[in-house]
Amino acid sequence: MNAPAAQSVSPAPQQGGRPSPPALRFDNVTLGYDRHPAVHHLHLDIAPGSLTAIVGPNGAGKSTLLKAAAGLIRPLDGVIQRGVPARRIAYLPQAAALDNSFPLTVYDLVAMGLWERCGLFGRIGQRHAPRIAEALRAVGLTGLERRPIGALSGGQLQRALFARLLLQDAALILLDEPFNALDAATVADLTALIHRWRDEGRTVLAALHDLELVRASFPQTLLLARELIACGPTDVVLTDANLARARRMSEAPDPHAAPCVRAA
Ligand SMILES: Nc1ncnc2c1ncn2[C@@H]1O[C@H](COP(=O)(O)OP(=O)(O)OP(=O)(O)O)[C@@H](O)[C@H]1O
Repeated sequence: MNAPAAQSVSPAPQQGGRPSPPALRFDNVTLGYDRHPAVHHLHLDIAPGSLTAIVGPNGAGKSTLLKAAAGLIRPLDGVIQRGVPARRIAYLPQAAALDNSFPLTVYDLVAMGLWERCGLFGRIGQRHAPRIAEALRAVGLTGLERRPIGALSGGQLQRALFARLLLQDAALILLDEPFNALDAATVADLTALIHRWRDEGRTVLAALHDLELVRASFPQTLLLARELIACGPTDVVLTDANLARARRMSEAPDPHAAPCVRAA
């Protein structure tokens, strides 16, 4: 039997008459932990320059997919192809996964976005100060440069992390629930930054729970429930039928929950 064709979240843009290669390709990819699959048999292309929401019930595999895209976990089966080098991929984990007790100021945290370009042992000095100041201004944190990150509110910390992303100059940006527990003003400001990245031709994938926000601000959607339910234009994907199917899939016992033999 032939493998199913990869589904695309948006048509591939043309490059001199030829379609450009996907920013990410999942070729029959199964992901999981300790050989127990969490997401099965993904066939998926993410077009360069696309802005895609990943939605699905709790435990659907959204974070797992993002971690795999970032190269933090390896597929149990199948192949992930990345159209951009690892150094141009930025990954922002869920806020709960971040340790903000580290003794770091807002300025230092944001300046870390320049490490890739300066090299780990390169000096981030006065000549970089205007760019760091500009990133802080863009997220509305001017004046908080010297504050320890442990003394920031959740929304301020997320703004600082977005400022760090601004300096990273990533071609592929992976955001895991970036708006969790943030107020409407912060969500609106950070959504505007995400749109700016899209306008600059960067590829953005974000795991989100707020379907209203997804409908308003994310042109493409990938609906997961331990497997791919649908992907494509948001209004085509987020139908009552697809959402009901995703709920059923997440409530049903997982027939594939045994160790993945093929991955052994
Ligand atoms: N480190 C881990 N070790 C073992 N199992 C894990 C690990 N992380 C996630 N899982 C399991 O993988 C499955 C998918 O989890 P994942 O966190 O990717 O889902 P999610 O869609 O991001 O969920 P949520 O919306 O609750 O954040 C779940 O069954 C989860 O329990």
